Amino acid sequence: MMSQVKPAERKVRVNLGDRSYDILIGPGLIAAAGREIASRLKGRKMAVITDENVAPRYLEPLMASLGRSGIEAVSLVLPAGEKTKSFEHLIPVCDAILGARIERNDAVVALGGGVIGDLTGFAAGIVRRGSRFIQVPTSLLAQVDSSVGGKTGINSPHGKNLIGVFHQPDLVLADTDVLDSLSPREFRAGYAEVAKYGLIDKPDFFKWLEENWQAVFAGGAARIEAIAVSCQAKAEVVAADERENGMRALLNLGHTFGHALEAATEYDSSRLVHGEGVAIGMVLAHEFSARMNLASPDDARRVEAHLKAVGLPTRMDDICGHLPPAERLMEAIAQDKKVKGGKLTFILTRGIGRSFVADDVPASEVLGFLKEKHPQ
Ligand SMILES: NC(=O)c1ccc[n+]([C@@H]2O[C@H](COP(=O)([O-])OP(=O)(O)OC[C@H]3O[C@@H](n4cnc5c(N)ncnc54)[C@H](O)[C@@H]3O)[C@@H](O)[C@H]2O)c1
Ligand SMILES: O=C(O)C(=O)C[C@@H](O)[C@H](O)[C@H](O)COP(=O)(O)O
Ligand SMILES: [Zn+2]
Repeated sequence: MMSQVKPAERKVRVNLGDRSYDILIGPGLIAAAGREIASRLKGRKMAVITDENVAPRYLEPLMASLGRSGIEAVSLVLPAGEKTKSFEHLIPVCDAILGARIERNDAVVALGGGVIGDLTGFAAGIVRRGSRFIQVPTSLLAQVDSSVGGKTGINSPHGKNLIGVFHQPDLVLADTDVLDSLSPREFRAGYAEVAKYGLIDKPDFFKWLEENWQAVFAGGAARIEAIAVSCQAKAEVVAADERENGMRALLNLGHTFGHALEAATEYDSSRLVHGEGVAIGMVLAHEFSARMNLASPDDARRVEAHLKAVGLPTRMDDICGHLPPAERLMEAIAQDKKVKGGKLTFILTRGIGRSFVADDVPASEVLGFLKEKHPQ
């Protein structure tokens, strides 16, 4: 049952000058979507893009809410899963937007997890060279991370998110009621990105999560608090470095390893989803930092213990099926967007909540480390 329309419990502002926007967080926001959108945007036509798991639950309530506010909307339902972030599925999204004659001042709405958000945001960024875009994130991962900050795109066989644009949303509506229908596995995957904010530069938040994670998983006030802290953390980084010229790269903690593992498993969501790759990647980043004598091995053990406690995979051995050799993982790492002049950039750490951007990390060290950690 959807909650009754009521004011959002929390509001986080992303300060980007004339492209600033609100993130509203709380129960009942799908039912209130029409009102929230109509009060901010002039356009009265929208294309809603969603996936086959989300549509049966939340598409009709969203369309009804838009209709109540005089917004005429069409919808497109795509297959669920990481493979949908592809050129193949970008085409029907662009066609749906153009076919409905959505003008620049109307809007494209992403209703779903990070896959739908990234794909739809990319389409919104390129159709008519940029259309208005609203995120209605329905997974924990999308509510705490992917719906905020304007990174949009699709995957390539060469690597994750290699094709895309920066295109900020005009509004993010994170309806926390919808998280109740998320599978436990997907909730855990999103939690990895929540823990990431603690590990980057909020040691007290990480400690709070170690003590309160059961309450976050149970729902209610602790969950809303974790989402709001995460959105606030991301909003501050994005406002300071929108296009990742510097400190935004910190949000990539665990991702260089994680993205290589996603590419290595061919974006097969049954084997590995993004948040799981990030969990394994964050443990690897802490272990690699210890190997480079930057941090204590105790910190890596603490990170792994917490992620394991919530049920996340923490080692390459936890991925089912065959993994390509370490040399192949290095090929994906060499395609990482943070590479500069052929040199690898990693997010390393001096301890819990003390992450930093390390340029010029020797590839030979990374390869040696991956060979040690590789299960085969
Ligand atoms: N743009 C960014 O800044 C950013 C940040 C982090 C991750 N990402 C990207 O986000 C993607 C991962 O996002 P994700 O974890 O949300 O995956 P996802 O979009 O595949 O959603 C996970 C699964 O949950 C289902 N689902 C979503 N909401 C549901 C709900 N309320 N009830 C029931 N089922 C629901 C989906 O159908 C899907 O099967 C990756 O492609 C990753 O690269 C992008
Ligand atoms: O917003 C960011 O910046 C991030 O790095 C957030 C990450 O969680 C996210 O997975 C992002 O898509 C990775 O960015 P990429 O540039 O490495 O593709
Ligand atoms: Zn991520």
